[in-house]
Amino acid sequence: MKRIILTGGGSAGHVTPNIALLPRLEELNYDVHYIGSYEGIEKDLIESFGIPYHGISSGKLRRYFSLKNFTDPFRVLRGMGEAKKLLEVLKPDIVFSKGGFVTVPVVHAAKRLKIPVIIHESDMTPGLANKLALSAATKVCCNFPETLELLPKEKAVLTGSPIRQELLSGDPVKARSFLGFRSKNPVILVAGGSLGSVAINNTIRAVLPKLLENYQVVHLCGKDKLDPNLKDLAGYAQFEYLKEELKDVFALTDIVISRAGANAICELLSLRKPNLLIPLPSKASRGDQLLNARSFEKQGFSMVLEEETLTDELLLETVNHLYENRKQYTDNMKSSDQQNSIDTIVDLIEEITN
Ligand SMILES: CC(=O)N[C@H]1[C@@H](OP(=O)(O)OP(=O)(O)OC[C@H]2O[C@@H](n3ccc(=O)[nH]c3=O)[C@H](O)[C@@H]2O)O[C@H](CO)[C@@H](O)[C@@H]1O
Repeated sequence: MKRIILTGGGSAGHVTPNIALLPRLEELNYDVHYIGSYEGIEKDLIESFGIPYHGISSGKLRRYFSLKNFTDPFRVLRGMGEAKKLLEVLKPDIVFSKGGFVTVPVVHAAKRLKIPVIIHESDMTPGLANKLALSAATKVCCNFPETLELLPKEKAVLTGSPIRQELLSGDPVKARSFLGFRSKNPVILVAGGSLGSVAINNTIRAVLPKLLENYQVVHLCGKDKLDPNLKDLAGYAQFEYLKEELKDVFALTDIVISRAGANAICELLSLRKPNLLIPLPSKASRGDQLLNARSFEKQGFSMVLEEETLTDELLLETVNHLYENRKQYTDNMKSSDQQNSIDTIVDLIEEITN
């Protein structure tokens, strides 16, 4: 039996693609283990799958001042020791890394122990963790054709992003009863990225009375971002994060308002959900969501509004326009040649471990 270690964490975008690979890896009888941080979102998301989870110490890349920036180097050093020890004991045939800071010590320890490593980059330009991991990687998978040029030729493979297949088989009737939605009004799903977005939450809540005149709204608002004043509002349901219920909610959803995280938008494309993207501004990130959003807009899959120029009126107008023209967007998405990423990646894993 071949053993694989999956790693990735920090935000759900670095974990859900690993989850998407699980059914196929289990079909092929892989013994799957996971390495993540002691308390990151990955621990919570992975534990319900019954896979052995191994925690290591991890730092975090902060774009703001924090005292933790001074203690993090020690945590990273400890993480390196822990990762090496784990790999020596587990002796995996391969490591698959979805990125995020916690993966850096894991892939470097693997290289030292001559264990092959595949890393996957979801965004158009490689994130810092993956840049640091590049030299240790046997192969680097990417999601956008544009990324190929930024990677070493002999390592780069265009695979797309693995999408959890169960998302495609939700039940709208279950969602309606779970959400307590009674009217026949169309449903808008609002998702501010896996950690939520204060800017999107505030904007949506400001226009909520107007939105609820014509729509019902499911709001994924992120940890600690529920608004208790809106708890009993008819036609509005808010959640910090949805796990297994997400597929049913997607099945009931007519249109989506979302951040432009790479996995989120690839899921919307697979599900053919007309969507309005409000990308994370470049001042708060390295600007990849803007690139993601503009690429999807150009292909006719998405409408895009930028956070800096967003007003209540513009949001309402755009939502109505999107809903009225939803068929056009769905048709455009049907003609996309999004590939079967799970098979491509698992074939690569098989090729390297055989
Ligand atoms: C703030 C930030 O740095 N964002 C980055 C982060 O986003 P983030 O972690 O938000 O990642 P994505 O938007 O790519 O993916 C979010 C994932 O969480 C899932 N989900 C979300 C909410 C929920 O309630 N339930 C649920 O299952 C989505 O279905 C999706 O699979 O990683 C992405 C992939 O590298 C980047 O493109 C984003 O720029």
